[in-house]
Amino acid sequence: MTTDTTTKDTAPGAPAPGTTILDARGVTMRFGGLTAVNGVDLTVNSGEIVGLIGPNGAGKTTFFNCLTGLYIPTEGEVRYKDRVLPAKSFKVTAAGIARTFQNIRLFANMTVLENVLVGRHTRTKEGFWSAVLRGPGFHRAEKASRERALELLEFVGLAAKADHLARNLPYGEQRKLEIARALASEPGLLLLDEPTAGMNPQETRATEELVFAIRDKGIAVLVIEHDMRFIFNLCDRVAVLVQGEKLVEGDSATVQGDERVVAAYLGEPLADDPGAAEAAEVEAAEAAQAQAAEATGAAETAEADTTTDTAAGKENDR
Ligand SMILES: Nc1ncnc2c1ncn2[C@@H]1O[C@H](COP(=O)(O)OP(=O)(O)OP(=O)(O)O)[C@@H](O)[C@H]1O
Repeated sequence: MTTDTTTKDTAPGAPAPGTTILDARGVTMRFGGLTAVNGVDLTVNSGEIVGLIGPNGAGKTTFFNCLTGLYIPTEGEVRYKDRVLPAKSFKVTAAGIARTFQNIRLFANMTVLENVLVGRHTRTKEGFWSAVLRGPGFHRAEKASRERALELLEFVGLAAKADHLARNLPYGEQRKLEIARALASEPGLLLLDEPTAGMNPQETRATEELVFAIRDKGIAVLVIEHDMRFIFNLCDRVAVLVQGEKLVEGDSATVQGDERVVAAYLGEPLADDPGAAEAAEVEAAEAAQAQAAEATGAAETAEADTTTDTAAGKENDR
């Protein structure tokens, strides 16, 4: 990973570290009667790695989809570098946000290099006629794209496999290729949806290093992951979603030490959970039932004991 991955953000005029680049406010996404994301605020600053964690179905991917133009939030607003994001995913990519997907979405029958070249199309200025006429401008642009794609493959450690078909790569390398393709659009913010899913510990460790290297190139990262060790090693800040709402946000130590987060992951009832009152009622009813059953059981046992004693007594009497 030695190749320079100069991006827009490393160029002069890039936001100073610590400047807010992503500002999501009150993002709500409803599907019919289901509120998958409810009034979530989240910022990502330049130079940061931010984690988004939460149990299955908490709304993490839906939130990502709201940030990348795949969904138009029912309520709320998302700004990137002070501009409201357009509601089309290719325009969001052009604005500077790139992403990978939980389920790898590569072009399986294209080569590794071709997959990265596809990711560069939002940065290629050559238009339709240039492509049809294949003039010198087109060839220059094509050469530059190819060089940049090879740089990115070098950066993620896949240069030697540039001519392999994507479908022939092992799983961990397919995930790296997805990252290279996302980087090809020269983003200022990279969203990673479960980048280590299905990886062994060694591959996970390598991915951690890769994400640090991406951040060091001036690209902010927002990452969803279920591997807590990965998240807490990596992130400057972590936000926890539970049932579509942001429960806690803070540095790794704060989040790890928060008993509501522990409870959310251990499946214990949450103190401020909207369903906690109902859960407490059910628990109380169950406890009362158990008490009643115990009392009945005790009475029956006592009766049985008396009967036995009596019988035994009778026996003794004999
Ligand atoms: N397109 C959709 N239509 C209807 N419901 C949806 C849609 N997408 C997501 N949901 C629902 O929204 C809720 C949140 O799902 P989401 O995939 O965002 O959760 P998640 O936190 O990413 O979960 P996981 O960790 O399992 O990937 C779930 O109840 C899910 O079934």
